[in-house]
Amino acid sequence: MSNTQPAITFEEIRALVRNLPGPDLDAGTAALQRERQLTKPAGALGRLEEIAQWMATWQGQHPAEVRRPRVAVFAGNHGVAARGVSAYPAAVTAQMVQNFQNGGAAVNQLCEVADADLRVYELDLETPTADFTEGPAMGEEDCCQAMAYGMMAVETGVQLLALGEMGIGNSTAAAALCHALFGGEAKDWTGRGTGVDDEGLARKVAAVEAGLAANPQAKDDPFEALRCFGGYELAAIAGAILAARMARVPVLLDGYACTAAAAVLFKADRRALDHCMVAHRSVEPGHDHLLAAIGKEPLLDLGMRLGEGSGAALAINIVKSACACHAGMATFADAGVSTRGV
Ligand SMILES: Cc1cc2ncn([C@H]3O[C@H](COP(=O)(O)O)[C@@H](O)[C@H]3O)c2cc1C
Ligand SMILES: O=C(O)c1cccnc1
Repeated sequence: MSNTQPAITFEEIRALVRNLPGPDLDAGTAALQRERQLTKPAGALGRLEEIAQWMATWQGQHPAEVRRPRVAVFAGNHGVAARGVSAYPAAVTAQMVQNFQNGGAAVNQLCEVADADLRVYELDLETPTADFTEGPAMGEEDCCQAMAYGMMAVETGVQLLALGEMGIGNSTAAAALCHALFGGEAKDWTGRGTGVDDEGLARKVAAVEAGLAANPQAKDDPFEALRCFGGYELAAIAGAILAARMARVPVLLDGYACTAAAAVLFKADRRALDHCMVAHRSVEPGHDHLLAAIGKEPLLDLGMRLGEGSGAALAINIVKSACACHAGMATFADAGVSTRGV
């Protein structure tokens, strides 16, 4: 991606993962205690209650605040796209970035509704990664540079970070990444992405199989898997998730490609995604397997398969609603409502 000295190395990233800040149990307990006093039958707000507690636990403050949510969309191009694995040409990545900048994409509208600050980060779109069916997609320096770039999305004041990606061919990269991280068969992780036909799907499965054969070492180490298969935008997402953890910013993950990038950190340490929720279940079939592998239940299931952070942006509304109920509702004592009889 560039010839300059990387801002971070794999060794430093591994050290960060070994020393992740844990949950703020005091803030979480304060949320639990307040939740019990709010004017509703116990548990009646379902997962909204869990979300309010999770937000306090990972922001390290009670009550949690969501006045300044950010949606960060990372864009990168993939060498493997030349193998006919997407229904759309690679030029669409840059064209969609332009569309994001002009306010014309789905994610723009969803950010508007959620009152979220949308930032789009382009990662050298002129220079795709190498075709991973022939060897590693990235060198270690480029992978680290992309992770460091992703870390920049976590700026002071951001209270919730929703992550997304744009990169034609990246559902194939995500499939190879998941296959390396979690095993199984290439076909379990490979879906139609932007809508390839049966022949396109067969080309995708073949590319994933060839990728695993060309990069056998990827199975042994999650960061090596990221370097071998991930695009720059997927590496940036992994970096953003790590930086968010350090800065006590809870994270919403989008669909398949975004969750696949996050799964690299999960494989490095099972607690690494405790500050993340998966916003929605993508139609892409590999997402279901991935959610099972990382033990996460998505917030929404709306038949979406877009990417570009759309599901994550949409779920900001849910998190805001959960926090508004938690902070704003009256307690039984304040409102003079009788507590449970039997
Ligand atoms: C117009 C358009 C807008 C998009 N927004 C997100 N994606 C999504 O599609 C891509 C992944 O699918 P595949 O692996 O099949 O290329 C990613 O860029 C993803 O974010 C889009 C795709 C298109 C065509
Ligand atoms: O789930 C996703 O993120 C996804 C699915 C299809 C195409 N692009 C993204």
